[in-house]
Amino acid sequence: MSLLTVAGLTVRDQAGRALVDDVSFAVAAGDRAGLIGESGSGKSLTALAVTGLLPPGLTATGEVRLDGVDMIRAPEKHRTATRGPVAAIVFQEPLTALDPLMTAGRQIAGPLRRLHRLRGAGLRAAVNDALDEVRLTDTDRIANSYPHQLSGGQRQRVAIAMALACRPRLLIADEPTTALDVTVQAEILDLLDRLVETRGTALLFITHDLPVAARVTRDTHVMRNGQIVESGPIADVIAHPSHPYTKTLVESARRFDAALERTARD
Ligand SMILES: Nc1ncnc2c1ncn2[C@@H]1O[C@H](COP(=O)(O)OP(=O)(O)OP(=O)(O)O)[C@@H](O)[C@H]1O
Repeated sequence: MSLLTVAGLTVRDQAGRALVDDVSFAVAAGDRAGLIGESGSGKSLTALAVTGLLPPGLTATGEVRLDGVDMIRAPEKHRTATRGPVAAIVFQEPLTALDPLMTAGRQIAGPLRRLHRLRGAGLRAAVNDALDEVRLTDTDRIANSYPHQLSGGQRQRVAIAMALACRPRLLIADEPTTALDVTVQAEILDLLDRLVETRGTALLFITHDLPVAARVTRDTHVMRNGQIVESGPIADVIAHPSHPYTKTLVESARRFDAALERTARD
């Protein structure tokens, strides 16, 4: 059984409009899958439905099984008990996940206290380890800083440290580098890549950017207007895109590459 199975997932708004429409995919333990699509294609709502965190007013039907638990129909208590230890989310804007009134150290300590029941010196050591792992070396200063005192890249590293501190089996990364400048983007992608690889954490990576998906995922699902229009190993999808939308994604990535090469030659 896969760690995550999504079958016929449909998310509707109050008017009954399908925002996510009959979506099916699976992520096995240690696997890396991507959801690629333009803005508004339903990627984020799919991620929220997977973790049972849809905003009020939206309803999900179909099947979402996370570590065997029915994330649509199980009581909230069961869904919460599954979400914490099994799946964690990193969002595009780290400030979404971080509390502006709490230091970075206290925020990372939160899930470690709740889920691993750590206290005192053990908790402090675990927070330092978590910061070290995301390559935030000035750990004391960072731990005592409020989110607004950190750079965008540092904030995203803190959000990743918080998400990974309790060793979830699945990390959902929703456009985790889109809000960062290009050099920081590359560092954060490398960091995510290394962390999920060394720990065997499964990854569901959400992006509108095909080259970024190619860098960190193995299987990909292309979304358009709430539906998955094409799925397969990312290398195959890039080499032989079958849906017209995927073809435009691949062509625009190639045009961008060619333009870069021309500029480098000139
Ligand atoms: N709370 C909500 N209530 C009603 N409609 C919503 C809500 N959240 C999202 N939508 C709509 O659902 C559709 C899918 O949104 P979603 O956020 O999943 O897209 P996305 O692919 O993640 O795009 P982006 O990359 O811009 O976040 C969009 O048309 C959006 O306007």
